[in-house]
Amino acid sequence: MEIESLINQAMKPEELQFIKEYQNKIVVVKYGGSAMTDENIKKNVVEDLALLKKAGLKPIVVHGGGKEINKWLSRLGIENKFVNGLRVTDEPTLEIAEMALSKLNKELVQLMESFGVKSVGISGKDAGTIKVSKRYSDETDLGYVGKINNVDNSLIMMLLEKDITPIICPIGLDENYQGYNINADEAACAVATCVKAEKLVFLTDIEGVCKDPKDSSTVIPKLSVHEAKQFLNSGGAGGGMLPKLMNCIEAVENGVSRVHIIDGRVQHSLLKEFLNKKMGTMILAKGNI
Ligand SMILES: Nc1ncnc2c1ncn2[C@@H]1O[C@H](COP(=O)(O)OP(=O)(O)O)[C@@H](O)[C@H]1O
Ligand SMILES: CC(=O)N[C@@H](CCC(=O)OP(=O)(O)O)C(=O)O
Repeated sequence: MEIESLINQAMKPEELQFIKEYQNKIVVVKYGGSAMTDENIKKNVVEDLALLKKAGLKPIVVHGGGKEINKWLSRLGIENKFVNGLRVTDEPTLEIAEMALSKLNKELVQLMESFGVKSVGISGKDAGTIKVSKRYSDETDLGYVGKINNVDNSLIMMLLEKDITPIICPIGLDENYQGYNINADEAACAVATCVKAEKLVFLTDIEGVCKDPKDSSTVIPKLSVHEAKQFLNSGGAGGGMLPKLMNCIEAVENGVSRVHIIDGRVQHSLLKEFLNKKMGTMILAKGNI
């Protein structure tokens, strides 16, 4: 069935046969900032999310916004500095990051509402959803970068029960109620683990995990946790793929059985993934291969 006809049938969820396997199941979608820079792509992704909801799934969105934060920091003449894919976050950077992420958060809510899906945008601060402590690194003081200690899923579950889609941005609080910047991949994995998600999908700006990120034909369709660790140890992943893959491994090890990294720039890639069209890279526990 053509994706277009699925979209035309958006108001008839019973006809979305392919997705039935996931009906009433919680799925977490991490929407990365790298696939958020184009307004048409953004609209397309949110349309897919709305369709999944209308098809009877319970999506939770955790979003990033690294590129948007970069843009605002550059405008203000503040340097963008990353260590192993994590942003060095001093006080002014935290302020800008929270502003940029909150703006994106409400834009996603607005789009979801425009597709007829009730949604609520929160950060990890709301109802103490994401609790962190300062993340230490051997190389540099990362500043206000949080390491997630706990996800309290009560607000998320309450929203799902009320048929409302939670849209979460990666800012959390420590035990002294200080705000922290969190890598969005880490937030997505922690949320997926905590709500026992059926599936976790990362939407990014590359075809999947690639042997050579400059050559899309080198995308690796499947990685066991063991292979993913080997790939990381061999230095195969850089930039934002480094924390993404590390967090995917952790999510699989913590019981999320299906984790996918797919290209959010491809029209309806999210929907296609749920239609079993074998997109991007799948990370599996060894036993599942
Ligand atoms: N081996 C690799 N495979 C795929 N992407 C890689 C790899 N190594 C580095 N990358 C980089 O990681 C980027 C994706 O991470 P990131 O920009 O943080 O995305 P997002 O904003 O979606 O989290 C890709 O655009 C690519 O440049
Ligand atoms: C600590 C840290 O690095 N936080 C990230 C939060 C946003 C994010 O992760 O966005 P993407 O998913 O688009 O990369 C940052 O400041 O860029």
